[in-house]
Amino acid sequence: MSAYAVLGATSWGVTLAALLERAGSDVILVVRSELEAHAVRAAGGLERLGAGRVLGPRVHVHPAPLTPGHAASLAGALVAVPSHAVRESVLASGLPATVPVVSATKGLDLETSSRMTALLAALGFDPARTGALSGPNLAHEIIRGLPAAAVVAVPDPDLGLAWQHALSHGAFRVYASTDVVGVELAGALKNVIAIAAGAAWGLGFGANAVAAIMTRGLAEMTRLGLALGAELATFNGLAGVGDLAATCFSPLSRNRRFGELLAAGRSPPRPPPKSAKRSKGPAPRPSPSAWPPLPASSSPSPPRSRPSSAAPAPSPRRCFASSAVRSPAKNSPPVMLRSR
Ligand SMILES: NC(=O)C1=CN([C@@H]2O[C@H](COP(=O)(O)OP(=O)(O)OC[C@H]3O[C@@H](n4cnc5c(N)ncnc54)[C@H](OP(=O)(O)O)[C@@H]3O)[C@@H](O)[C@H]2O)C=CC1
Ligand SMILES: O=C(CO)COP(=O)(O)O
Repeated sequence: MSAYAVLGATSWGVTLAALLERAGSDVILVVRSELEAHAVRAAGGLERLGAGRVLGPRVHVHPAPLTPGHAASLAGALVAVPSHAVRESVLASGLPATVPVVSATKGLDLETSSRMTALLAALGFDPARTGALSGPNLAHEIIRGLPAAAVVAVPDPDLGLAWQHALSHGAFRVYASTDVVGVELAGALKNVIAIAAGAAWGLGFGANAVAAIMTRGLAEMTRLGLALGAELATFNGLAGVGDLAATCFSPLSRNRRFGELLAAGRSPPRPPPKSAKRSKGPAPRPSPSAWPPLPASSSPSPPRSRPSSAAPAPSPRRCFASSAVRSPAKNSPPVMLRSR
């Protein structure tokens, strides 16, 4: 019987494995080690999802690499690891390049700035059978069965239909598209806007400012997407404005939280010093999820006291506001702010 592989025991990977199983498929959840496999099996999922046992008997948790038997039985594979780990995880997985693969990762390759499907193509996967899944999809909500919708984009429409059927279940509705570039770029670019929105929330700017950031951000994302070959409709849909809204407004979004913490004057955790001994593979990256949780109120921290002789430092609130709405320099020509 054919099965689907999911790469990564991440929040999204475990959620996708659960969705595929609920929709009637066998699933092989490919994890990094036997230790990780043991932990996921014991928890029936991921502790940090906080949803209890979500994986049933048809999800087989397996450390990489896949066995030849597993690899031969696959109808498709979903990649759900952070973008910096995609290359390494796919190579370690033993996934045959003949398998249709869909990237559920939202981000670009750190080294090459490539989209994830371009990275997969460089690893030998057939671009015609390689796609992207995106949309307003906070894993913590979906794993609890709350209603949500996503888009799966694959160049081959029949394959898109197959993915749509494989993933749709209950209150999770999947739409099909062929705009791989747009779906993928929208999912990566909205993270940048969500960080800015988080900063605005953290500085107490209110919903008007966040709506302005989202609207102007969407216009910018769209222009970049169109220049790179994406379709306009994608940015007006679930993968574009839909995901942007979920990420900028939901307190569950790590990107939004990253912005809130920046506004509170916090710095991202630093990677370990180069001299520190580490196992092979790329250096670990500080990510928003590595930051400590926000206090109950996400208001900015009070100004630190300074020696009275020093000039007062501009507050983050002031700097952010002035760079966001800076008026043109005196001698520069007037700027036409067109309505969008
Ligand atoms: N969470 C969500 O709601 C959604 C996430 N996504 C996307 O899914 C991808 C994964 O995000 P998310 O599920 O939130 O991740 P999580 O924050 O839940 O997990 C990331 C962490 O998982 C661990 N990890 C487990 N397996 C792997 C692996 N194979 N390679 C590298 N790290 C691994 C790493 O931590 P350690 O090394 O410490 O164990 C890593 O820092 C991202 O691209 C994200 O944009 C897309 C839609 C929704
Ligand atoms: O992509 C997401 C929701 O659609 C998850 O957002 P974060 O990565 O900001 O948590």
